[in-house]
This record gives sequence, C-alpha cells and structure tokens, in this order.
Amino acid sequence: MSWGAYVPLAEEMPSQVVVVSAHSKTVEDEYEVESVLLEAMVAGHSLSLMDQQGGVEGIALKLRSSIDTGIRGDKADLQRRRCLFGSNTYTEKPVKGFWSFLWDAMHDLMLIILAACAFMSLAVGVSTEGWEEGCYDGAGIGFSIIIVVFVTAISDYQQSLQFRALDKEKKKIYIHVIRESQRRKVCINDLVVGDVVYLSTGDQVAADGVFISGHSLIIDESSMTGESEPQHINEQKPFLLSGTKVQDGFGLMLVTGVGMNTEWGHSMAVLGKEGDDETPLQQKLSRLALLIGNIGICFAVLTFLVLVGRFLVNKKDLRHWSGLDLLYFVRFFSIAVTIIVVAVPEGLPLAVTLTLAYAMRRMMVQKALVRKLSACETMGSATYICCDKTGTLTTNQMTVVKSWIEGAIWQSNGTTPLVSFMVKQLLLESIFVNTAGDVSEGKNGELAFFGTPTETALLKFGVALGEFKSTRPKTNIIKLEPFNSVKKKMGVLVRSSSGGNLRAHWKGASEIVLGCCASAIDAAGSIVPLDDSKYSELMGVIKRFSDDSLRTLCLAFKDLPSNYVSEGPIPDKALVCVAIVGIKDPIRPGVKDAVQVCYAAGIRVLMLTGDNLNTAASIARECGILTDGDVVEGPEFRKLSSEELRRRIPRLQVMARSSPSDKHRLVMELQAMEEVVAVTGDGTNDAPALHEADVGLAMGIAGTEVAKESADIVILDDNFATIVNVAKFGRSVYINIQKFVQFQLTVNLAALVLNFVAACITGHAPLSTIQLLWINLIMDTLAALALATEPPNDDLMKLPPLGRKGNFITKYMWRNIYAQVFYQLTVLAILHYRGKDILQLKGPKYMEVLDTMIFNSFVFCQVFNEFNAREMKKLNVFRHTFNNWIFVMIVGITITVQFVLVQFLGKIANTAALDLQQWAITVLIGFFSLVVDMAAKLINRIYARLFDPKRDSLIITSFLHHIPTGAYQQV
Ligand SMILES: Nc1ncnc2c1ncn2[C@@H]1O[C@H](COP(=O)(O)OP(=O)(O)OP(=O)(O)O)[C@@H](O)[C@H]1O
Ligand SMILES: [Ca+2]
Repeated sequence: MSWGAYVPLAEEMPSQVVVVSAHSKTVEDEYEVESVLLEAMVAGHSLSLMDQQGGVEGIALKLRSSIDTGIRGDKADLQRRRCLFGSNTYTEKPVKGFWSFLWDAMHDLMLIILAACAFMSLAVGVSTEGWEEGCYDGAGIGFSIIIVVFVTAISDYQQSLQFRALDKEKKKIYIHVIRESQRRKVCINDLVVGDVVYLSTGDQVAADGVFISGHSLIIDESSMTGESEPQHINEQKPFLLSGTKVQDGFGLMLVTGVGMNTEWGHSMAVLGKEGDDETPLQQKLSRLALLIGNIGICFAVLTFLVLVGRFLVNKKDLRHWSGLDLLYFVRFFSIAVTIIVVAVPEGLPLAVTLTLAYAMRRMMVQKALVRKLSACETMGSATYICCDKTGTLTTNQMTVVKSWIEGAIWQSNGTTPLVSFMVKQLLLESIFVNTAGDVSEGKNGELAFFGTPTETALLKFGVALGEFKSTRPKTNIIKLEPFNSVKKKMGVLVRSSSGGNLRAHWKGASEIVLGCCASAIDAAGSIVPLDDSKYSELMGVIKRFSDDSLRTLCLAFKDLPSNYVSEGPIPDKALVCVAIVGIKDPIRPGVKDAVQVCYAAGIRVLMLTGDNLNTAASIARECGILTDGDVVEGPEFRKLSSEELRRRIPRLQVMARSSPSDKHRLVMELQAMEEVVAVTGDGTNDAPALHEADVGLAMGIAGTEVAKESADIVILDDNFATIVNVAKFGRSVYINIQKFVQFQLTVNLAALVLNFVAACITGHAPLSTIQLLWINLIMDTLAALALATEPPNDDLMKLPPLGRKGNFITKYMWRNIYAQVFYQLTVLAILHYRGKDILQLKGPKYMEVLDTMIFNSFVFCQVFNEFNAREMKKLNVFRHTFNNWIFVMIVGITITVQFVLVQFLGKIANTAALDLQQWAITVLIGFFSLVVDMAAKLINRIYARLFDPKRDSLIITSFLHHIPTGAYQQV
C-alpha cells in the first residue's frame, strides 16, 4: 500500500497523517494496513477480511512484524507504532481535584443550617450591639465551619490520592512477547500493535488480536461478551478480545488493536470505573451513626424547647421584644443545631476509611496489595488460613535434584545422569517437546527459561542432558493436552520431522502417570513389563523422593502403530515409564515462625496442595503445620459426606492431591461451620476457592492474572509471613475502630447530657456553639486520626480471633464508657452548681470564668480519655504511645489550640482567661479520668475473678441490640 492510501482517512484520523508524513516513506517504515480495518475485522469476527489481508502471516507482514520473530521493538519502532495505532492504555476518568472535595464538604446539611445561624447571629448581633461587640458569635461559628469544611475536604482528598496510587499498582501486569526473535517480559501497557504475545492459562488477554498458533486454547469471554460458555480459539475462530481471560491451554497471538481502539477500550470509555463499595464494617457503623444521630436530634429538640420555655417563663413582659431577645433565640437555635452536629458521629465512617487506608498503605510497604478494602478487616477475624504449598510455603524455585533413570538413582551433585543414547533421546524429546515452557537463547548465548517453576526445573534438567535448540525442531507436535490441576498430567502426540510413526509423551504426578504404565525401561536400557515387583520398586522410589519433601514427576511415552489415526484424545494407556524425577522446592525462611504466630493467635493453618501425600506431609511437618493432626488425600476427601467431613475437619491439617473443586468444597464446609476462612492460591485452579473464601489472597509473583483478579489481597512477595502480617493489620483495624467508637461515644454522651441537663435546670447551656464545634472536631476528625492510625503491635497476635461472632461494642467498652461519662458528668455538675462556692469565684465575670472552667475541664477529660481509649483492658494506657507520633501530635495540637482559645480568643470562643490555679484545677480534673479508668478496670477484674472466671471472655452488649453488631455475619 502506498502513501496515498492514508489520504481518505485524513479526516477521521488526522494524527496518523501528520505522523506518517513526518517520516520518510521507505517501505521499511510503513504499515500497510490501517487500524480501523483491523478493528472492524476483530470486532466483526470477519474471517473474510482476514483472508483479504493474507491471514495472520499476511497481517503480521503488513504490520512489519513476523509471527516467528516478532517486531523489531527498538525505541523508534515502538514509538512509531504508538503514534500510529495508539498505546495500550485507557483514558481514565478525570480525577477529582481538591476543589471538588471542598465543594462536596460544603454540602453538609447541618453545616448549611449552622452557616445560616452564623449569618443570623451576625446580623442580629451587629444590629443590636454594633460591629465591635456583636460580630463575634457569628464570626466564630463561621470560622469553625470553615475549619470543619477544610479538614473534611483535605482528608477526603488525601484518601482519593492514595486509592489512585493503589489503582496504578493494581494495573501493573506483565506478559511475555517475542521481540527481535527473543522472548521478553513487558508490562501490558507497553504492548504495541504487531507484537506477538504468549498466552497461557490464567493470563489476561491484554489487547485485541488474532490467533497465531497454540493448543487447546480456551478463552473465557464472559467479562466482555457476557458469553458464559468458554470459547475454543483456533485457526477457524482466531479472534481474541482484550479483557478476556485464558481459561486453559496456551498459544501465541498477534496484536492488532490496543488501548482505546479495542472493544474493551470502548466499553471502558462508556462505563468508567466502579468504586469501592462500603465494607461490612462501614455499613454496620453507618447504622450505628444513624442511631446516635437520631438520639442527638431528640436531645437537640428537647434542649431547644427547654431553653425557649425557660426564657419565656423568665421574660416578664411578653409584649415587648427587643433585638437582644431575638439574639437569644438565635443562640438557642444554634446550640440545638450544634448538638446535632456533635451527636452525628460523622467521624465514624471517616475513622474506618482512615484506618483501612492507613492499614492499606502500611500493608503495601509490607508487600500486600489490598484490592478490596473490606478484606483488611475480615482478615482480622480469620479463624482458618487454607494455604497452598507451592510458592507460599516454599520458594517456588524448583530444581530437579534426584532422578530415577534406567534402574539407577541419580543425585544432583554436579554429575549428570549417564544414560544410553536411546533413553537420552527419549528424555530430551519428552522434556523439550512435552512442555508449556520454553528455552530462549540470549544474544551472548546465555539461556533463559520460561514457564512454570516445575516446567523450568525440568527444562534445566533437560539442558544438562542435551541441547534444546537441536531437539525441538526435530519433532512436529500433532496434538497437545496442556497440564491442568484436575488431571495433573500433560501429554503430546508427536511425529519426528523425518517421518515415522506417531509417539505419545506423558508427564505428570508420579503415581498417576505410573498408574498408566505397563512397562518401564530397566538398567539394561530395554523395555520390561511393569509387574508387581517392578511396580512396587518404582513406588518405593517415589516414596523415597517424596519423603525428602521432593515433588515427584513421572515421564512416560508410547510408540503408536503405523496405522494409528490421530483422532480423539492422546492415548494414555499401557505407557512405558522412562524416568521419575524428584524436584526440590525449598521452604521459605521464616515460614515456621509465621505458622507458630498463627497458632498462638488461634488461627488454624491448613495446607491444601496438589502434590503427593508424602511430599505434602513431609513439607507440612517441616513448616510446623502438620503436628499430630490428620492428612487426607483428594480422592478420599471426595468420598466423605458432609457430616463425616465436619467431624474430621477439626483434626485435619493437610490435604494432598487436591483438585480445585476439593479446595472449593473444603472452604464451603468450613464456612458452614461458622469459620472465617482465608485462602491463598496462585493458580487459575485456585480461583474458585479464592472467590468463595472470606478473604482470598493471591500470590503476586507466581500468581496468574485470574487468581489475582479473584483475590481480595495480592501478596506481592508470595510469602506466608506476609499473610500473617495481613492478619495482624486486620486485627488492628478492627481494634482501632473500637477504640475510636469507645472514645466518641463517651464524648457524645457526656456533651449531650451535660448540655441538656444544664439547660433544663438553669436555662443556659454551659458549652456554647463554638465550644461544642471545637469538641466535635476533637472527638471526630482529630480522634479518628489519632486512634485510627495506632500501629499494630505483636500482642494482637496473642488474642483469639474474633470469628463470626463477637459484638462490635464489647462489654469492656461499655464499662469504660459508663465509668467516664459518670465521672465527667458528676464533676461538671458539681462545678456547675457548687463551683462558685467551692472555687470562691467573685466579681462580675464569675459566671464566664466558671463556664470556661467547665469547658476546659471537659476538654482535658477528653484529652486524657484519649489515652484511656488506647487500651481497653490493660491498665497501662501509655504503652507504645511514642510509636504513634500522629497520636502524640494530635494531643499536642489539641492542648495548644485549647490554650489559645481560652487565653486569647475569649471573645470568639465565649471564654474568659483563666489564671494559673484555675488551669491547674481543670487539668487535674481531666487527669483524674486516668484514675477513674484504672479503677474501673481493676474493679472489673476483681469482680470477674470473684464471681465468674469464665465471664471474662464472654461478651455482653445490651443497649444496641437491634444493631447487628456481630462482627462479620454478612461478609
Ligand atoms: N507442568 C506440569 N506438567 C506435568 N505435571 C505437573 C506439572 N506441574 C505440576 N505437575 C504435577 O502436578 C502436581 C501438582 O499439581 P497442582 O497444579 O494441582 O498443584 P500446585 O498448584 O502446583 O500445588 P499447590 O496446590 O501446592 O500450589 C505436582 O505434584 C506434579 O506432579
Ligand atoms: Ca460529630
């Protein structure tokens, strides 16, 4: 195609024309097909269009690529492809800026009402008392509103920034391509049109394209077309859509469309992105917030009515109204509104998001990527961790260390097995051809291995025996059955390039493949029947290998008669056993300790693996998972009824030779037993179990895209110890929110009752609007920050898990709340009624001084109570305080602002400056909260010891019965 062909497109795609004309028009640099055409071809599944372009090879050529060697892939080449065909990225939803968060924050109904109050009070104040004196009330409220709005907006904005960063992390997906004849790993965003991409089970199809070659390639298109039936992809049905997933098999694909030019891109543009839903804990807390808010409204209305009533009663002449009277009304009203603002615990959801986001960020540093927010909290209550062996407990770095070939056992200590020529040829063919892996030679001759760790271990073993490059082309693959975890074996049907009969090769789980064998190659290199003694000899070899924790594989073959027609499945009966190999996969350092931590934390660890019973048991023993419990094998497990199974589960520690459905079933049974189950997995085969689990944890390195997508958390370093860390963080999330709720309920109750009772009795609220707003800030936003960011400590892992039961507000929390509220109200009431005499206040301003002292005492009670909130049961509330600098900082800020408010901003805050003695008294009153807290805890301990030793661990809640406080019933 010549340059002219681009002209008709000029209007539609001006950028293409510009770019093309800017470059030289040598054939080398031109692509002879347009992206619209390719797009139409793939979208319309048009085979005729494809034929017109000369099939896959033709299209590859026109795209200056080759189905064998890929694109050139240098910088300039990639650049040009991106210019012409676009890059593999999607236009994202425009990000929300700070101002829109500010705008959102201003839309709070209560704040708007308050702003109206501020305005009225300003107007009335100024008109009755003049600018000098009358503006403070209104201005103060206005100022507080501005602060609340800004604090809310800033914290929301920061959250969104964080989630965006995490989103980016989620999108880092790598795949393999051929460029310049070499296999390379690239990020999916770097794919360009013309790339030749490897697809294997569990991969995501990252761009639109056409099938080049492959075996049993099955694609799950449900996410794209809604077609739930998996699609077989082959030469007759060659079109692959971006956004779909490889369910089985493997293949090569030529990329024809990327980014916004794909079907996926179009639908992305329409749909945008769905946000994170509220987590179950958030939902529960929202309900709690609503309840508290309603109680607050009742109190507010009552307080307002009482204040107005008393005012009217006291007013002597009801016929004459002055501006000052109006000002009183505005004041009463704004106090009522403020009580609502105080009562509505808007900090509750904020605290949850803050805690979760904080945990998320910290977990990211510790190599756990949280995909679903609720997973953090759920993980905290996990009672079971079902973990797979390969890659989680072990390093996934596999090497063949032992082998049985021709009747002899070889150990890898530098020597390669010495085998007869025929057996060597058979082995090489079996290893290099019957594989989903690949060996590629770099520029300087060094070899790179691709495929699953099991495959690469075998390939390396093969390379030690003979050359890959010369073996592979000698055979033609007629048919291939890829490995999957159900069959646990893979096979090929081959014919040597020089003609001859067909031959089948099989490899897979040793006792399964050996079970298909009828003969074996003996020490003399000849094929002998596999009689009972030979069979038990080989089973003995397998046992010996697996007792050493080795993963064992059996390699077998079968020569087919010349009249064999290759129809139906590859024959797998009466095979000849060629070799048994033992693959070592060392245990990760630290796993044993991590397992111990789990046990100490009351979390049970179950190992579910596809490996052989002996191997599994041996590794489980090494990790400390298998102690005195049971081991079960998949086939036996499948026969158990639900009742039998549930009877056996408490003793179960290892399940070997399990299939994906076994794993799935076990998870369901555990959940039916009211357990909270976390499952780890890496393969596509684990996806069902990962999905079913309360928390699914996928492995970031070894895990396939499908596994990661079914998971709630991705463990970036594939390490079991990280999973235990996640559990620890989960627990801290839960406990931090409990601390916050305890603190907030205390302030809420105390402030509401104080204002209400005082209003009833004296007709005047001791805490003014601005003071209440300040207290609200302390207990909502600031406390959320201070308590939600408490870092987890190791003690968390010494407690039993929460499980599904457990009330959110425990009896300990109620006890602490009641004790504090009782203390605060008593002291403040005494101050209110008897304060003048006790403190010997004199002078015209004594009322203001007294109110300020009440205000100050109240705030210092909260400051010290914030320390109390850090420990629910322990006496020492100062432990680890300095581990949490945010907490320290917030306490510091609170005290400083309080000081400034009282001493210098009297006009705005309705306070009078206090002298040193008065300060000392109020701080001391606050300090006494610590003593009260300690006393409450001690009394509780003594009580528990004396009357009911078991009750200590029970949890009773009375008041909030209709709120489903059970921690995770709906997860
Ligand atoms: N590529 C392969 N070809 C043939 N057989 C294999 C291959 N990979 C693994 N096997 C066999 O299948 C068995 C394990 O299969 P499976 O995939 O079910 O477990 P896994 O997922 O690797 O293990 P785990 O569940 O511990 O992560 C191994 O014991 C091995 O014998
Ligand atoms: Ca509030």
